[in-house]
Amino acid sequence: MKTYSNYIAGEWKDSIAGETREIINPATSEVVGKSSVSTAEDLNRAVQAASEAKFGWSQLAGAARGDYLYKVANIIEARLEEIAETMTREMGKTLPEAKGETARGVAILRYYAGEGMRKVGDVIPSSDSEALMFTKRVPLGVVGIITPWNFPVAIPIWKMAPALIYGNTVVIKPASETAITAAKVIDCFHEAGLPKGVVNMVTGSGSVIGDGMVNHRGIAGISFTGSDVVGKQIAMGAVERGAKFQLEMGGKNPVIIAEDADLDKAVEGTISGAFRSTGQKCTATSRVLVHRNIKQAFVDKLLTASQSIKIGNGLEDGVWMGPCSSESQMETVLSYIEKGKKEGAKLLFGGNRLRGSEFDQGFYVEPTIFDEVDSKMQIAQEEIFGPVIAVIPFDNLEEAFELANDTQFGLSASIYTENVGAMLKFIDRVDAGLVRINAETAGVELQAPFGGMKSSSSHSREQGEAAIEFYTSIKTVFVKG
Ligand SMILES: NC(=O)C1=CN([C@@H]2O[C@H](COP(=O)(O)OP(=O)(O)OC[C@H]3O[C@@H](n4cnc5c(N)ncnc54)[C@H](OP(=O)(O)O)[C@@H]3O)[C@@H](O)[C@H]2O)C=CC1
Ligand SMILES: CCCCCC(=O)O
Repeated sequence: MKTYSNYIAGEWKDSIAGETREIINPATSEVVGKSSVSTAEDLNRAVQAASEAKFGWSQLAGAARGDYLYKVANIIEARLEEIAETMTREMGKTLPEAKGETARGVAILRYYAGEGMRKVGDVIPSSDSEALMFTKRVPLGVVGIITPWNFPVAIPIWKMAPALIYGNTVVIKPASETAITAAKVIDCFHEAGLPKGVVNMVTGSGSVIGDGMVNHRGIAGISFTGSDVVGKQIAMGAVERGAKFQLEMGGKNPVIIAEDADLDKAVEGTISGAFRSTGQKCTATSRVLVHRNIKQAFVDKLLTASQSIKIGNGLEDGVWMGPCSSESQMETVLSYIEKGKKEGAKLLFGGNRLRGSEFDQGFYVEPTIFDEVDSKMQIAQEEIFGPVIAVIPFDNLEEAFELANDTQFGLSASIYTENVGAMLKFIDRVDAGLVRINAETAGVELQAPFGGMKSSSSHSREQGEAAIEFYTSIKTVFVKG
């Protein structure tokens, strides 16, 4: 059984305490491998290595840093099958989705490699005619990255790539559940030959290593994706010591099915948005707002489509939806299903843990659809992070927009309609960072800004050109002869 250790100053090193934890395959309960459970001293050594490397790395030309990222991209591309299979074994995502995510990581690296040759400042005319005034961007220094288990390749890379290209060095703490996938990605950085200490990984619990990063004075900025509960803790810790922080958190994303919607498109988008990755995306669809006049027709089609979803081990051909990522995540989802029943929502489809010879060893939950949900119910307000839909009827678009915004979150929102006026009103009225028309709520493109409003985000944006704002500071320079 292989133990995957920390990566510090260009070397793989076991945790000082020598403690490890087993990582379980949620489809079969088999042990995938072991990862290091690190201590604060392991973290100190990683931050020390990153601190020692930061000046040299920041002095390289952006193009030179970009060349390293191109190399990493090529190595990950060559190891795509291995990395994707590890992802499926660790957190249950189907292999085709895992391959797609890993390919997305490759594309993100290539996008930011190119950013190393783009402008990073402006010349601004001074009111003093003899002066030169311009801006330049400088790296933060050592950046701490804390990532979740649901996109264990794409999210680490969409944080690391901009951090690195803009001259920062990195200490990353991946989710404990997907530490092996993270180790394989970091091994690709190792193979690419980045200078020692530029990239470091410390695996271990969020409460020890994650919290330690937030409070570590050697870390200038923290970029986090995960639950809003943890995100708030990170924000308070960062504010306490004046560190920069960036949070991308949960969602309770609505799709509006307008009276004139193309129902087949709407059903396809709802199924994909709600049940792909077993509903474990911050952008997943969890609230389905349907015009009362077409609700029955829509729900009938939705139920028919849900019946054809093939559930199983994500490594097997033809499986469309895998297990929940862990036993505890499955228990969370099942507890919300019980809450929905107790709150009086009408269970139309699913609602059970899947049992039988092919399911008993895994953490499988049926795609679940509740109807007659009130917007104030817990299943309509709280992020479940599983394959659970809440169907809520409305009588007019004004009511639909109100319902769409009736949530603490504001990450993604969709509408299915053929009416341009309704589209334009939706774009203006919905409080969400991602607004999608006749498309599912999930689906983030690497070249565009990504992030939410309200409790979904700390209101910065990741990806695309937007990422530069977090990973650099602007200097306004004034020069006189
Ligand atoms: N918006 C999104 O993309 C995501 C949202 N979620 C939400 O979060 C819930 C739990 O999932 P989970 O992955 O556990 O999300 P968490 O927020 O618990 O964990 C995300 C990351 O933060 C770390 N962490 C945990 N506690 C702390 C802390 N006190 N200080 C610093 N870092 C910490 C975790 O470490 P460790 O691995 O050791 O726990 C992990 O690396 C899900 O049910 C879902 O609601 C989850 C994933 C992604
Ligand atoms: C952190 C959530 C990432 C969402 C990726 C997607 O919707 O494609």
